[in-house]
Amino acid sequence: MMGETVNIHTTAGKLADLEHRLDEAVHAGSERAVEKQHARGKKTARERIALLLDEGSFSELDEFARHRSTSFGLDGNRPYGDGVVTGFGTIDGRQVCVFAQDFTVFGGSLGEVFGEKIVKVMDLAMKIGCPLIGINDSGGARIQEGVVSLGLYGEIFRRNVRASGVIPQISLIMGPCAGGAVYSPAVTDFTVMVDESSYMFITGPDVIKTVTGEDVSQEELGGARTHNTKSGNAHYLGSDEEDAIEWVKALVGHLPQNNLEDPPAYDAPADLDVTETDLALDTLIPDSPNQPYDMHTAIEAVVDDGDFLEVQTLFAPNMIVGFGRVEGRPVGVVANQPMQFAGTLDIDASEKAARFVRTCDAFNLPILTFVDVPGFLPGTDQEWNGIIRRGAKLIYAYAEATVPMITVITRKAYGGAYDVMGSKHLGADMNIAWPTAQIAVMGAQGAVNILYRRELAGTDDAESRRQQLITEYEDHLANPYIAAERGYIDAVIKPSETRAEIIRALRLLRTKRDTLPPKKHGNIPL
Ligand SMILES: CCCC(=O)SCCNC(=O)CCNC(=O)[C@H](O)C(C)(C)COP(=O)(O)OP(=O)(O)OC[C@H]1O[C@@H](n2cnc3c(N)ncnc32)[C@H](O)[C@@H]1OP(=O)(O)O
Repeated sequence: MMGETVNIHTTAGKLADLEHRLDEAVHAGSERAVEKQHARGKKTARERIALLLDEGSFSELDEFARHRSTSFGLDGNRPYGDGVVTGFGTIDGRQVCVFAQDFTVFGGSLGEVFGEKIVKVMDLAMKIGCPLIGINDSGGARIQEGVVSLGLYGEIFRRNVRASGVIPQISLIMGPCAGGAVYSPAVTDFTVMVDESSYMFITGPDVIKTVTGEDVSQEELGGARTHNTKSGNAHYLGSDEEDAIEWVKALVGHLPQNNLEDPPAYDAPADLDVTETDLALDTLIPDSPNQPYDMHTAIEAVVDDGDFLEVQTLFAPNMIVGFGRVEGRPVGVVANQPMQFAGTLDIDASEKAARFVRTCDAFNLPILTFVDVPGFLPGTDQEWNGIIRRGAKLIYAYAEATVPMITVITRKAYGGAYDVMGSKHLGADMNIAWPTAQIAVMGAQGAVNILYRRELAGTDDAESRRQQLITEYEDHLANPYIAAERGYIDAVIKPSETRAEIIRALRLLRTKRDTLPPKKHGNIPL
């Protein structure tokens, strides 16, 4: 219709022509495809970007880019945008770059031009130093474009790796993400999935059935819940798309624009007087060492307004990681959770914490560590699956971190796990213990059984002698004072003083300077 009424040899006509083209670009996906998308509880690429960014802040790039392929009849269908919307805008006034794959156009499949658009916006994010948020909803490599699609995926992976530790990279999975395509999100810092409408896997249920005979549904194999609970590939389970996007916005609010900047802070000087919430910590630790308590209570007493943005809540719950603010400045928190497996360190907990410590270190966030750890989880499963190699990642992460690090030992800090969990020996700056801390090679029970096995075996009243020895051990070794005598612990404080002590330490450490010896890169046990 436009062609009939508009004369493109006039300025007014050229403007109308532009309007027409823009409209075509915005409606690149067919009505049927958009309806199908909505019927599945999914939004379109543009709707998602509109939710993510500040209203009116989005500037689109390459809206008129389209593929050049002639294979399999593609030349008869050349929609503007080529199935991906890219550009930049702001979240809470801070610049971000974004791409959103559009499932309503070629199933969001990635061809040459689609890939080039993503590469271009990635390069832009790197050049200016701002977070990159990728919204994934795609049938993967565009089959008609063959190896060219694979080449572009490779270009994206390389850029993901080069950008790692330079700009925050966040992936939202809001539909299919299968095959090699999963490796871009996997390299990014955070992956957020939506319950029951997103999935990720290398090979799908049909291939698995053919190769291994296993029967597994798409959801069970690679749905959001699976990756949030079992594999640890995802960092947040969005109940729906809005929830997932809100979480990403909150996350961005804790991260700097890039590795050379500080995280976004606002001025909120704290009152150091002891509050009711502080006082509650004085009764947090049960008298019995075997009784659990919720470490969230300690964390929430320290972070501003008790606001704690937990990451990977459902994966390895024996380890808590997440973000908060202290005096308006973002911090990362790592903590054992005595409510889950008594807070033991296992493979999943170690890797979860190690990754998080490295994320904080890369992006200049001080790390607060809360320790109540009875040791490593015993078992053949752990040993054969590599707790030695994989647990070592946590040591590595702490030992190479140069950001301010403050560690609070609330109760148990036994054996190697004492060393691992942000000890002074690995480089923490300020190590604090509560009087309830038990810093020792192991718990009293285990120690007495080993040290006095022979004596106890030859004693008539073994049980009362065992109790006597346990009490002696607890009195002499299971406390924070031996470590404090040596300066491994800088201060033993009442739990109610924790918030004030951490605030003072963070103020002190604002000017901390620490560097690693020059090297190409370390060799973290992967
Ligand atoms: C390094 C990366 C390597 C890789 O990506 S390997 C993975 C290659 N991709 C695949 O094997 C997945 C192929 N697609 C599918 O299995 C399904 O389309 C998928 C993703 C499960 C979605 O299923 P449905 O929701 O039922 O949607 P649908 O099949 O009707 O697809 C919607 C429209 O999108 C098209 N499409 C989907 N995946 C495509 C692709 N890879 N290349 C080209 N076109 C693709 C599909 O043909 C359909 O088009 P139309 O609407 O019928 O015109």
